[in-house]
Amino acid sequence: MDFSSFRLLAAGADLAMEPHARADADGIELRMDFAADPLDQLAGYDGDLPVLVTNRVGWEGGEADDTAERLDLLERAVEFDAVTAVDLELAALSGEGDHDADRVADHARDHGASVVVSTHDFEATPDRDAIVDRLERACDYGDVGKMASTAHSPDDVLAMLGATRELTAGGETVATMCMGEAGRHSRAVAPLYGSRIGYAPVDPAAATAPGQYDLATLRSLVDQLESE
Ligand SMILES: O=C1C[C@@](O)(C(=O)O)C[C@@H](O)[C@@H]1O
Repeated sequence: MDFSSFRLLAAGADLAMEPHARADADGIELRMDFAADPLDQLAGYDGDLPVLVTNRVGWEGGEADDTAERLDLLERAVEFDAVTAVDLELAALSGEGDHDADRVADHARDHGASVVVSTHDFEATPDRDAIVDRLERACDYGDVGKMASTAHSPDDVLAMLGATRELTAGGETVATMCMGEAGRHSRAVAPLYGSRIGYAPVDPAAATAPGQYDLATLRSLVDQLESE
């Protein structure tokens, strides 16, 4: 998946969303940890949109157990032609988890898939320098460093936007957003500061994180802001 410019992903657990996402999305994030039968879905997928697969582990806010099987599932997933990117947690790549995710990153690259290295803070937003440090580490492990934090004030969003701009100006490829109501607008604004990936559900009731806009709304907001 090409992240040289902003990509809006329809996020969810069912690839059947694809026809409903085609008009507004550049790709799909399949949250395998939410899906009942992710590999069967991928085997039967004949959609137009490329797929990024995520199998989010429990200690990073997802539903998957921290097992070798979680990573095995991701390895199988990147073998499908439609899968052109994989999400791996920075913590799992830097030895903080019970299982080393390096093998998945290597397998993804062997199959031509990009590696998005993600880190989340579901409680707060660190200061700008701490965000920069964390995203730089994430960028060292993959093609895109991604951070989603929880904002409680405009200052939190400013810290994330400032870090996004600083890293992008320095040549890094990052994706950033602030979760929660105070961070909601960052999802439309961060692309103007260099963020390369946005996530939104087709159905507003099926959000995969706090503060997401639905896909059509986020597409419209980003397009309007970028055209000004
Ligand atoms: O890591 C991310 C970002 C996200 O948490 C968000 O805030 O939009 C949504 C998740 O599905 C995705 O894997």
